[in-house]
This record gives sequence, structure tokens and C-alpha cells, in this order.
Amino acid sequence: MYLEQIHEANDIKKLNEQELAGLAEEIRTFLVEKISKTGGHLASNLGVVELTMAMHLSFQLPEDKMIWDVGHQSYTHKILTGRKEGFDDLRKYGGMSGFPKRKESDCDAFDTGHSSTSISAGLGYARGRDILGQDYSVISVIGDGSLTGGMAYEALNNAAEMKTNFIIVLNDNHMSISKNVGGMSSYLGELRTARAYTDLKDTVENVLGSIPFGGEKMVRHIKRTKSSIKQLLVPGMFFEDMGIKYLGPVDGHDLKALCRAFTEAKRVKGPVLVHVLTKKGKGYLPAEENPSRFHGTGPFDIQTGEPIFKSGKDSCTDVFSKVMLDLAKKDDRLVAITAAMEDGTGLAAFHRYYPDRFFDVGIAEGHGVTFAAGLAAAGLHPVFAVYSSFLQRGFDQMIHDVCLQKLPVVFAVDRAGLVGSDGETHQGIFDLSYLSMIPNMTVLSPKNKWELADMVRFAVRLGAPAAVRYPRGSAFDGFREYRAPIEYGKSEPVYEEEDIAIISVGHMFEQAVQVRKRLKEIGYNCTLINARFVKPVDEEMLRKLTVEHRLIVTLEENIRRGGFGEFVIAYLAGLETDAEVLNLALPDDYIEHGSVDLLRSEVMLDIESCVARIITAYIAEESRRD
Ligand SMILES: Cc1ncc(C[n+]2csc(CCOP(=O)(O)OP(=O)(O)O)c2C)c(N)n1
Ligand SMILES: CC(=O)[C@@H](O)[C@H](O)COP(=O)(O)O
Ligand SMILES: [Mg+2]
Repeated sequence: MYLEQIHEANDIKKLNEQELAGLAEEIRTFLVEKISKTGGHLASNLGVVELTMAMHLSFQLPEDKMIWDVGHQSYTHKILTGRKEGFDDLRKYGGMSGFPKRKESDCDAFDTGHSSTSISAGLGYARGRDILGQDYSVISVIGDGSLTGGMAYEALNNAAEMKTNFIIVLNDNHMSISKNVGGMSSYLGELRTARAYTDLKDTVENVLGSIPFGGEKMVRHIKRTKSSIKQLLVPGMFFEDMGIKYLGPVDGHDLKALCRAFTEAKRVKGPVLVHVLTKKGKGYLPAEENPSRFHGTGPFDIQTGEPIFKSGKDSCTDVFSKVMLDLAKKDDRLVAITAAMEDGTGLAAFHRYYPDRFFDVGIAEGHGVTFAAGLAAAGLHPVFAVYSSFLQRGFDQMIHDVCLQKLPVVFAVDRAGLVGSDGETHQGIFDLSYLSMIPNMTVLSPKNKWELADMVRFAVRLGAPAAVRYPRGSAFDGFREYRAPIEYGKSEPVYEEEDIAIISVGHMFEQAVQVRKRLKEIGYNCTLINARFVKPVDEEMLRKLTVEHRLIVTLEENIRRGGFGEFVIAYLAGLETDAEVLNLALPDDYIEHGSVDLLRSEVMLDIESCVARIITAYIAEESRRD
């Protein structure tokens, strides 16, 4: 009933105190109902309902700029800025994004998706405002998990120096996706109990102050000095010492306290950090009890919290998870690294069985890569399991720290290709390009679950930098009998005919089989090769194909630029051959959210489009020859 009164930004300011309490409750019910149907990031959103409401009560939109780190917690912000109808199509193709998008609303000040960017972007806004002589507030909201990312510290360091008015909200729910890790997390843990420090401060001051002859002087001295005692008495010293005013900790579910804190924050000249304590999953018991499971969820039953769709098949992540356990049993030098994604990358079991050989470095992919390089230099066999789009953060480290020294780090690149509903920021569509261009890097991609297992084993044995890339979701379980041992740089012929040859990269194999089947039904002869290696490419195979084929088709779920197909074109251009090459790859663009099937058809990479494009190219090639 209160939600009905929210049609656009700032409408929330029309509600009174009692109505606001009702609104918070309605928002939570709304979120649980909607996300139980569409899936989405539930737990983080339930945790920031009051925080978001307080921000919307305290600031003016779209004039003031709110920047949500990662942005997975921006659902209440979307509701309060007139987008509640969008939740029926949340993260569906053509529907509302699960992250802030400037193109979606003028109240979304900055697009996010990858972690730890909000302070940098906010600071940029704040300085831009100053230079242009404008007057608005900038508020960056960053979680305690995202505060494990290096960019956040680079930005804090810079903010402290710039001294411009800038509000940083630290949403501390004591959780990343899994348990938060690291020294800053422990420090925040101490600040969380700052109530105790405040009490202690009062007690110490009272006791000392009551000492006759000099007690008050001691209190004044303690307050002035930067001693460890002061550290005990003043929470947030880390930030304060840097030059960033610290306010808090504030109960993140107490709307009045939050609004008071923002009023205070607005008065501060220079950067200020408001430390807010929230509970991830608040208000929905299954999410409160298991925030990791409800961090990002598919559709679920509200009563039980159980997922509605359960795939009977192993995911690629499951396969990787099992191989790692098997490898660890035989190789006591094998170590595993994750950047805050132990569940998502399938390393939770490894963590349980081999806690001393497991490292969660926090949301710190760049550090993770160089840390792995160090482990390798020390004689260990590190495997860094990481999502394709997040590994973009470790690009220089792969070049400079791993490959230049030929250190044997294995990259298990999960979520490669289209990931679906997370959209533009999370599609793993650049890795074949950025991995293949690095000297000394070997790049493999499996056609099915058995080959995935074989490739991980191969990569660990290789003793040189190697990446194995595989997609989100179910692993293809066909073609089990095609399991010839992996040979360095060698592809795998699956069907050998003539006229048309399809070279398929990794998980596109399942679709390539279907494409070939259709072509055969129409009357075309068609060879099918599983590339296996994206680097080095099997050049001998390419040369052979040119002899008996008029059209060579490459199929990959990566952008065309710098991908496998582009290499094939360049290589064949250097040979004396008449064979034409058709690259079936992704366009030079960002690809939005939606189901993978829909997205593939949108970019003409679904079965029907591939068949049509191949026939068109073949006919063009025929007429060229005639
Ligand atoms: C660079 C990067 N690495 C990993 C992720 C995946 N990720 C999304 S949210 C999240 C946890 C963030 O924790 P926190 O900031 O505390 O927010 P909370 O979920 O607790 O609300 C992680 C690891 C990401 N989005 N970006
Ligand atoms: C917000 C974020 O970056 C993660 O929560 C991501 O959405 C996880 O994706 P998966 O669902 O593929 O694990
Ligand atoms: Mg958190």
C-alpha cells in the first residue's frame, strides 16, 4: 500500500515515519516475491532496504549522485526511482538489468558490475563537480567484501589527498559472497564492536577524570596524542589517520539513525566514510541463515527456500571441482586460489579437504595472479580458478608476472562465453582474445565434461602457463567416446568429409554437432574438428583442411577481434589456398542480459543462424569459383 505511492524518485519523502516502516516491510516482501520467480541477487538487497531508503530521504535525485559498488544491491534504489514494474522482467532479455545502468535511469549515476570501482568513480564525479563549479553530493556505497579489492584503496588514498566533499558509505554485513576474508575484514570486525570502545572510552575518561591532581590533564593528553590508547578509543583510526573522517558504526536497519548520520556526513568538509552495519538476507529467514546461497539465486520456493529448477547434469564447475580433489590427492604441491568466489568456482570442497592448500585472496584478481606466480616460483603448482570477466583485472599480471617468467600457473577460466542474466559486465567473451595474445600462454577449451577433466590434468602437468576455459552451467556429456589423449597443440578430428569444414572451439562443439547435422540433412558434406587448443593453433590441421575444403568455418563464443577465427584467417592468408574462411563469433560489442539461447540468436550465433550463414557463404564461394 505504501509501495503504490512510490512512482518516481523522491516520492519516498512524502511518507511519514510510520509509513516508512511499513514501506521497508513491503519492499522486502516485494523483493522476495519477485526474485523467487525471476532469480537475482536477493540477500544483499534485503540487507540494504533501510540504508537505501535513508539515502533517498537524505539526498535529492537525480541531482545527487549515488554509486553502487558491484551494483547487485541496487534493487531498492530501482524501486524508489520508479522502476518497480521492471521486476517482472528482471535480468530477462529486453527487461530491466540487475545492475545500475545509466541508460536505464538518470538516477543511476554510474554503471557497475565488477567490484571495488565505486570510490574511484565517485571521486571522479566529485572532482568533476568542483571543476565545473557545480553543487551536489556524491555518495559511493561499497560493501565490506568489495573493500578487499585493491582499487578501493587506491581511491581512498587519492580521496584523502583531494580533500573534496565526498561521502563513502561502507555497507558492512560481515560477508562477501562467502565469508569475508583478510586483515581489513578483521579490522572492521573490531570497529563493529566499537560500541564497546565507546563505552570503554567513557569509562576510561570518567575514571581518569575523577583522579584528583592531574586526572583531567591525563584525559586531555590521551585525547591529543596519537598513541595506541587513542587507537583504542577512537574507532575508524585507519580512515581518520589517512584524512578521511569516520562516522559510525551506525545500525543499518535503524532509519532514523541512518538519516542522522547522513545529515552529519553532509556537514563534513572533505571525504567522509559512514560505516553502516547491516545483516545480509535481513527479513527472509532462509537468506539470513544462508546468505551465500541467496547471494545470487535462481527461482525458489518462498516457503522452503529450495531452488525450483535443479539440473540433473554436472556443471563444468562441478567437473572442475572433482578433478581438483583428485589431483590434490596425488600431487601435494597442488594449491588452489580463488578471488572471493570459492562457491562459484567449485573450490569449496577443495577448501574443506585441503584448507592449508587453499587461498581466498578476497576480490583481488590482480593480486591473485601475482600471488599464484609467487607460489609457482616457490615450487608449488598453483591453479587459479576465476571467472572469465573478472580475470580481465589480472591482465598485466598475467603478462608481467606469470608468462614473462614462464611460471607454471594454471588458470581455470570459468563462466567463459555468454553467461546470461548478469549481462554486459559479466559475459566472458573477451578471454580468448586477451589470453591468446600473451606470449608463453597455452589456451585450451574442452568440448565436453570428460575433455574438461583431461585438460585440467594436462594443464597442471604442462609446467608452463596455461588457461583452460569453460562455460557457466551444464557440461556437455555427449561424445564420451572421443577421448584421445590431449597432445600439445593438436586438434581432434571428429568427422572427416570434404567441401565444408567446421572448426569448433570449446563448448560450441555441442552446437557445432547440430549445425553439421542440419547441413548434412540439406545435402552438404561437412568435416567437424574440435580445436582443443586455441593457442597454439593446430597449423598442420589448418593446412590439411585447405586441400579438400572450399569453406572453413570457425565457431567460437568470444568476440571476433583477437579470437580463434581471426587467427585462422591470418594464418590462411599466408598460404596459397583458395579456401574461404567464415568466422562465426561475437560482434565487436557488449552483449546485454538474457538467456544464452536468446542472446545467441540475437547475435546470429544460434543453430539456425549458423546454418544459414554457412550456406550463404558456401554459395557465394561457389559462384566466386564459377
Ligand atoms: C572484480 C569482481 N570480482 C568478483 C565479483 C563477484 N562478486 C560480486 S558481489 C561479491 C561480494 C561482494 O561483497 P560485498 O561488497 O560485501 O557486498 P555484499 O554482497 O555483502 O552485499 C563478489 C565477490 C565481482 N562482481 N567483481
Ligand atoms: C554480482 C556478481 O558479480 C556475482 O554475484 C555474480 O552474479 C555471480 O555469478 P554466477 O551466478 O555465475 O555465480
Ligand atoms: Mg558484504
